[in-house]
Amino acid sequence: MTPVLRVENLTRYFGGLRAVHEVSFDVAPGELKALIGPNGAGKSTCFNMLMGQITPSAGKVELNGEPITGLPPREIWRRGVGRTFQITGTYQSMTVAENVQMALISHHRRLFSMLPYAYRLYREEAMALLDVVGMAQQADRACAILAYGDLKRLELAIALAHKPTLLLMDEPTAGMAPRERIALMQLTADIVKERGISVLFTEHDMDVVFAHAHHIMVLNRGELIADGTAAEVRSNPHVQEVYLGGGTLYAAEETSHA
Ligand SMILES: Nc1ncnc2c1ncn2[C@@H]1O[C@H](COP(=O)(O)OP(=O)(O)OP(=O)(O)O)[C@@H](O)[C@H]1O
Repeated sequence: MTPVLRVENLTRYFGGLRAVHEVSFDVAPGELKALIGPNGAGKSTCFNMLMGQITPSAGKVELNGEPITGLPPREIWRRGVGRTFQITGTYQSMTVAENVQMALISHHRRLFSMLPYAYRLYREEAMALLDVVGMAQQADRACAILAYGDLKRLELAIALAHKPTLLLMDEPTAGMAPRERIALMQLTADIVKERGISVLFTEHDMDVVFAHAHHIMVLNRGELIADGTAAEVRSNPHVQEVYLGGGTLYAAEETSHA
């Protein structure tokens, strides 16, 4: 089966610094895959290359068998790669539903000259997406007054409006309370299962990673040192060595439901 995402020898230098070095991996259809690693390991640089924000120094990226290396972000997005950010990017002055409607307008490539009518467009589709993320009851609330966890769920609905085949989530649970984190990732896992989309996410919270990811990749100093199931990654001596200082991987082992 053709992978949704194939990354081959992806490399990025910043001057003399080797931020990402010959990283290769696949993401399969319907897979929820985590990319973890200590601070400065190269996770964001990797993500930014996949999304077209940073041009690779070398290597290639394929989406559903088609090369996308070096394409601009808008083109990569158009081909079906969605992204959620560490800091949410909603329009604060609009309501929850209007934010999703705007995303749908953009997805359907309606012109912004339609804007006076925008508040009526795609309302039903927006409500269906809000239902998926459990936000339908809050559809007419202003985004400015939403709790942080609700904003993250709205952001997920906005990303889904584009019907991505691959969703890149950059630290989706950053800034959330532990219970909210597990709930958001459970929601993501359910969406992956029901919609068959693939998700690649970076995350510092090992409980979240080990509870939900189908496969886990570990980056260290720009190099991929592991790519496997939770059990394989936990028992990898190189990974244990990297995480020994913080001990986070061991804490996760005790609490994980994987
Ligand atoms: N634009 C840039 N210019 C120079 N160096 C950079 C740039 N972006 C990242 N780096 C360096 O590349 C390395 C990898 O950084 P990156 O942000 O990708 O790591 P990360 O794994 O995402 O870290 P964190 O978990 O702290 O977000 C670091 O040494 C960082 O300082």
